[in-house]
Amino acid sequence: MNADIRKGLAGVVVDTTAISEVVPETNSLTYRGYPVQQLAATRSFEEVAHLIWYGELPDPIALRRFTDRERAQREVTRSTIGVIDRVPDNCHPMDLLRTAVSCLGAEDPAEDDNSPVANQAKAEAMFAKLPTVIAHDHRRRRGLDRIPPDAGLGFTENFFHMCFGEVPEPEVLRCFEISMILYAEHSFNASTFTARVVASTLSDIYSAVTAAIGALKGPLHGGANEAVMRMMLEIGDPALARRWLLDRLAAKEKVMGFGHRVYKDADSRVPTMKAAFTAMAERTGGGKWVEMYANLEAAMLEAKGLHPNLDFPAGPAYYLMGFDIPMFTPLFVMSRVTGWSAHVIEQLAANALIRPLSAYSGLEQRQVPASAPVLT
Ligand SMILES: CC(=O)SCCNC(=O)CCNC(=O)[C@H](O)C(C)(C)COP(=O)(O)OP(=O)(O)OC[C@H]1O[C@@H](n2cnc3c(N)ncnc32)[C@H](O)[C@@H]1OP(=O)(O)O
Ligand SMILES: O=C([O-])CC(=O)C(=O)O
Repeated sequence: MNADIRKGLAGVVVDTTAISEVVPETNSLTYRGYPVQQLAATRSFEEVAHLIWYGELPDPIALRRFTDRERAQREVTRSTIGVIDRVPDNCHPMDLLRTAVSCLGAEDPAEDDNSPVANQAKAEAMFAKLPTVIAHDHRRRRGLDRIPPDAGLGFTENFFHMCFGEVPEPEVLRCFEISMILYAEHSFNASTFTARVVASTLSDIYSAVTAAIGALKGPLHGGANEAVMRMMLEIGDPALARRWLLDRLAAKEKVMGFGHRVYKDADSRVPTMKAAFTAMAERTGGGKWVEMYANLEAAMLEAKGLHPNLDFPAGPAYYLMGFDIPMFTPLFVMSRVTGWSAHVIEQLAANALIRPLSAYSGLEQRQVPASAPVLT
């Protein structure tokens, strides 16, 4: 093996980005220069999406235009609904979402137009339509009729309306909105890098997002928010959390929702998400999950010095909001599609085909035998 190899590209800087900065030494994350905690405390998800794509927070006129465009594009075609309805409802919702984004691409006559303006329009369209797809899938799996989007409601309110037929209380809405803001962008994480690799071949933005969805599905990345809630339900009683965790560590198993490739002290987003989850849990009778969270967090810190990542508070928060566990990673997609598409546009603005080298570790070169076996 070549000594220069960095497995998993750990610690390797592969390009520049002006979209976000993760600084583990100061435990900070900024989008276009703004600390994410300040954005989560004061801004809507639509404003943050505008910031990620266009580099600035919108003024009131720009925001109105942006939200008008979002509201006008929420509906998906009958053909996409038809495809969704034909996908088996026992598959993972991320499989369906991947398929739905492929459909959006196949239906777009400008699919192969990679100009920044065209890709920006496609990014806005995906941002508007993915909640409609996810809500439809959520309801069909429960055997319920589809609720079409309501252009009179904001992004978050409309999503709850399409899923549950009602808009929840403000703490719940705010907690959801904070999760969307915190999940939106995180530099060269695995799914974003995947999107950039696809974009670097000059393929289309829908292909890049489809591939990114595949990368996010895995439990070492976005799929961890589902695994966290399954773990908490399996433990059941907060008093058993410490023993359960120590047993898993003794068995050399990974405990989902802990650790991070870049942050080694703590994930900069967790305190904000934990506070929103705790506030919502107090209002919705979810105190048991707050206690479970605290016991697991303390046990992991003591045993391995590992901190929770964003998926740890997001999992139980989505559970308390009433979403089924397999829908948690699609909720992450609803947010991260902003970051992915911004990175596709950035990659294309100064493109270089992403094609690293490998060190060969197979058999020495040899000769093909002179005579092939005769098939009988
Ligand atoms: C939004 C997001 O995508 S955040 C990430 C979500 N993913 C998860 O929560 C999955 C669980 N966590 C993990 O698997 C890891 O922490 C990762 C993959 C996120 C990052 O890890 P890496 O930087 O690749 O480190 P790696 O997996 O090599 O772990 C380093 C050491 O910490 C241990 N470790 C890291 N995370 C965990 C964990 N969650 N549980 C138990 N041990 C862990 C490893 O076993 C390893 O220990 P060792 O040196 O004794 O063998
Ligand atoms: O940055 C990473 O490796 C994973 C992560 O936290 C994210 O994508 O939000």
